Amino acid sequence: MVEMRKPIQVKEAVARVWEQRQEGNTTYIPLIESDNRRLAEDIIAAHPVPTFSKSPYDGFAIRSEDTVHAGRNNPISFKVVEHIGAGQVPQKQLHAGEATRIMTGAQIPAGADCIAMFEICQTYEDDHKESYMSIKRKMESGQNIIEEGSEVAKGDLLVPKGTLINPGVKAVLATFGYSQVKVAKKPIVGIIATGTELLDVDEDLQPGKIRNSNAYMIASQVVRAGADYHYFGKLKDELEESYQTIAKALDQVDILITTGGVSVGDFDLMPDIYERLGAEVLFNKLAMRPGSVTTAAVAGDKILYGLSGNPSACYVGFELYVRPILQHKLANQKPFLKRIKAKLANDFPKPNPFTRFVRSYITYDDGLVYAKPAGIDKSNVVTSLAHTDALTVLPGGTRGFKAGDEVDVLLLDDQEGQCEF
Ligand SMILES: Nc1nc2c(c(=O)[nH]1)N[C@H]1C(S)=C(S)[C@@H](COP(=O)(O)OP(=O)(O)OC[C@H]3O[C@@H](n4cnc5c(N)ncnc54)[C@H](O)[C@@H]3O)O[C@H]1N2
Ligand code: MOO
Ligand SMILES: [Mg+2]
Repeated sequence: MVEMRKPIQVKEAVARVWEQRQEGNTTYIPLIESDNRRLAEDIIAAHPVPTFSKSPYDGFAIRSEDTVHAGRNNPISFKVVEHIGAGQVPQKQLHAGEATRIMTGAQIPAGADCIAMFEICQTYEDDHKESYMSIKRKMESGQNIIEEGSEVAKGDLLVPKGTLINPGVKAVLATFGYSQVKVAKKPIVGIIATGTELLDVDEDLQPGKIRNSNAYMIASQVVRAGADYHYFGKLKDELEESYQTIAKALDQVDILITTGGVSVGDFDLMPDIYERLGAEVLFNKLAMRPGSVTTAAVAGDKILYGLSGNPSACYVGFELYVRPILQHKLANQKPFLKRIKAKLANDFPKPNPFTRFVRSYITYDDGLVYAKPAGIDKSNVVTSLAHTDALTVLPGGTRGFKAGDEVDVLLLDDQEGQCEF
């Protein structure tokens, strides 16, 4: 008699694997190579920004009090006592009637409290070749000065742990001298495809055979999730060899994903392999489509995922159950897929006994977000995945949906995520 499996709800399944999560490791990498990695520590300002008060303009540093009587018909003259560019430290303190010719980014000289840009100043030399400038406007104290610490105070939290490093984060890291950055170490995900029917991608088609697409798809999902993969190849549906390969692979990776062989078929070997490994099966039947046979098991401190052989089921299984665990290891504080509301772009007439995760893509029209099914909504379908960037969640127990209905959508390309499933 075929084994009867009792389906559990998706939320419960997510919670069961989530309980098995483990902290990831950290490593230091050069700043220049840190794009798309996640910070493994809070970045705290070790100094204020800017560290000295500076000029935002090319112009003259003066004392505002000297301009009190300046006016259209009353230019006030200043003797230019110093000339500094960015990087130079002013040596002269300004006294009444003195100015420093100063360039953008240069430190404000002592005594000065404002900057007059070149555009409002007149310059001239006297008979002794001494430089002067004059101004016909009254200046305010603090006008055109970037004050020390005005951007950031020492001790401020600049970027929290878990943030994905992007160009802006990199600029902050460089500003604070992080030539090496402490990032989450990429977990290594082992990938094994099972199935006697599988051909390599460079092989010609043969009767009854198909090319192995899942291994490449999963590797790409692993990369999209920010982790690394180790591909151990494909296995024929032969118990002894499969067991040996899987047992050895498990030692070399943080998480192991197999695809295929998890259902109740005569050549579905994964249930036997879990038993031989002494692995505890967390679930092997889910109230969802596709991916109802998605399996997760734990052997020692490793999670093994038995994703379905059917491509769409395999794809969805990864995103729902593997990705949050990887995100957690990667220090993402929002490890679950970002869930948004969208309008269904098409009718979806099929009733749903189980929660359905429809491969979809998002479009934006007139300020509204639409979820459009990416193609044929069948577990065995591969081609619709090429257009998928979201999963539309159609809850179980519903009788179909109409275009315009509001639905939940999980975003697959969003790197921020959210705190709960
Ligand atoms: N009697 C029952 N039969 C099936 C059930 C069930 O509950 N009772 N569940 C069905 C569902 S739902 C799914 S999904 C599949 C899951 O099958 P497996 O995970 O055991 O996967 P396989 O049998 O090995 O393969 C299924 C399908 O996928 C193709 N495949 C496998 N590997 C790959 C790969 N690497 N790349 C591309 N395609 C792959 C394979 O050729 C099969 O066509 O079971 C149903 N049956
Ligand atoms: O697991 Mo199957 O994908 O439900 O179709
Ligand atoms: Mg099968």
